[in-house]
Amino acid sequence: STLKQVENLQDCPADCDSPIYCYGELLKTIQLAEIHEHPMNFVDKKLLDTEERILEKFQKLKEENKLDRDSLRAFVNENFAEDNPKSCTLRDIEIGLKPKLLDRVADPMYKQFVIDVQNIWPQLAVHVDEDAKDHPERHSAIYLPNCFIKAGGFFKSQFYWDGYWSIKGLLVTGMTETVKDMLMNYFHLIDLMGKIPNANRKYFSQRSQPPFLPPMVKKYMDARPDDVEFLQENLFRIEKEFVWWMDNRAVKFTKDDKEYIMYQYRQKCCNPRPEGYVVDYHEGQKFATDWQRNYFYMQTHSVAESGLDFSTRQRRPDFYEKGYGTRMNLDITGLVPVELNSILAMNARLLSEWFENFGNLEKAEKYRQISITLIQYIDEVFRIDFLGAWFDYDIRENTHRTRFYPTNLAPLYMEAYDTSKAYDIGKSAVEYLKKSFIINSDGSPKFFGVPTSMIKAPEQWDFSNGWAPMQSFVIEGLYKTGQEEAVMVAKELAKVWMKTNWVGFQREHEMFEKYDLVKIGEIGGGGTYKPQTGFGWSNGLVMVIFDLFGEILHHTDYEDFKADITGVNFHEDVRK
Ligand SMILES: OC[C@H]1O[C@H](O[C@H]2O[C@H](CO)[C@@H](O)[C@H](O)[C@H]2O)[C@H](O)[C@@H](O)[C@@H]1O
Repeated sequence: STLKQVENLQDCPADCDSPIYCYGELLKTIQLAEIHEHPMNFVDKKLLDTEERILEKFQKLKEENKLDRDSLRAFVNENFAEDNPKSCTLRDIEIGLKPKLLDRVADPMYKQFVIDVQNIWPQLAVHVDEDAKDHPERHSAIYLPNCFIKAGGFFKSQFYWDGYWSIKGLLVTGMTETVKDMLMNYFHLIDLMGKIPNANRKYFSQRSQPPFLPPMVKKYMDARPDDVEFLQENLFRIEKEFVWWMDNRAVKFTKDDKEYIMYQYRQKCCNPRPEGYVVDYHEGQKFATDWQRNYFYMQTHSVAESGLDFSTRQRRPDFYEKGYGTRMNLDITGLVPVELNSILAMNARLLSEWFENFGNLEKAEKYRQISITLIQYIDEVFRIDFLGAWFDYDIRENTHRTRFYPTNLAPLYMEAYDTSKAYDIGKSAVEYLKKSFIINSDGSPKFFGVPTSMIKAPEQWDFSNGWAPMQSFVIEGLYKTGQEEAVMVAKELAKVWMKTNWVGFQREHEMFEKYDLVKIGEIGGGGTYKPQTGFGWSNGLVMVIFDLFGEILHHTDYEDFKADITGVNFHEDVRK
């Protein structure tokens, strides 16, 4: 079966072919010496000498037995340097705010917030150093031809799925040139690598992220319907990326005697993640056999591809009933995730529409069928009607994973269901949020947004963190159904999310990558790195929410609101 092929870890490529950035003795020694605050700080550096000479010098260091931290630090300082991208002037930043948006935002304090967030974009606008174009062998950054919005904080690259929410936000204020630049960068990566990697870094060569390219292009085309040539010229690239997912991430399984082919996050790799080396290595050492260790490495890579690194969502079901386990129980390749299949169904639908517009009826029909089939499978495999949501399918245990994650409502956002039933589906989604303790019986929120899970685990994609993409799935997804109560809940969730973003910004003058949803205006925590500020997708979603609901949002909303966890049914770890 496909699962067996996945688990065959004989043919297990490194993250890239660089013996400095992706595998080998030097990488291992430097990373395990922990001379950097985070392993990403090392693999983001550039080389000051040729790869060959650096490897020779390292060999000498080894022979002289100079592998102590001070000698290694000196070695790094002599041979590597920071490789910060250059700041860049966005071509359309001067167009300023579309007055339309400011008019729509009723509250004066929030009008100022829109301006403040708009003013952050130039600080996040960067360009890869030209030297990476002339001497790619000396950089881990993959050269991109245009300016882009970096993810934020110490994430200095153009990330794949982060870019989607930045782009949505940029388009709200009419920054179509910046968006076009970013799209061209993604196209450049497709030409170079046949797919879009996690971000433009060599160590991400074998890994992607949730594939939001087609909806990014769709948003751009909605804003620039006159630029048909752009779509026409690049449609084959969008298709190529889609085919990459079909060819490389398919998984075959059986449910109720029917065979399915659906898609999962998966990167085969038998090394620690270069940018997450320390955690991966030490946890990997706890396994008894090479196979188990390699399997664990495959899981950490695959989880990073899902963008939700890390969460209890990806842990093995033998701990499922008993508790949430540890990172050692990761088993993302044993599940078929709801949101990925929904994204792909949406992407196939967009491809079909575009091919039809350009008169390629054969391909239009092909992608229409792919989309229809996937939507049918999403219903048959993931949907549990009486629970009102869709659930990841565990192909090892042949069962659903029924805990709460916002991705359980992702098909609403991607419209990956029979939209003629939008009314009932919207209604059942609201009931699901009530039963899951996300909202109260009157539809008001319990927290400052939708928590990433209801498990108080020490991971960053768990309770009590809230992330922009997850808010977007739920808020925009409910709103799209048009069902009255779903729309009302979407608005209330938008109010609390905006409020906590605003309070945090008033205090810190920063936007956060994630928020702690039980404490107003607080940054989230947990996981494997220090919480970052900046931050592309949070900025983007603020703009999107103002665009949707600007008239009804006020900085005084939920003034005395306190997240109330009394009576909340957390999925506790009973092993503790
Ligand atoms: O180094 C740890 C991980 O960092 C990234 O993941 C997190 O930040 C990304 C940028 O904002 C975001 O796209 C992702 O969803 C976050 O979990 C990186 O993408 C991972 O590959 C890496 O392991």
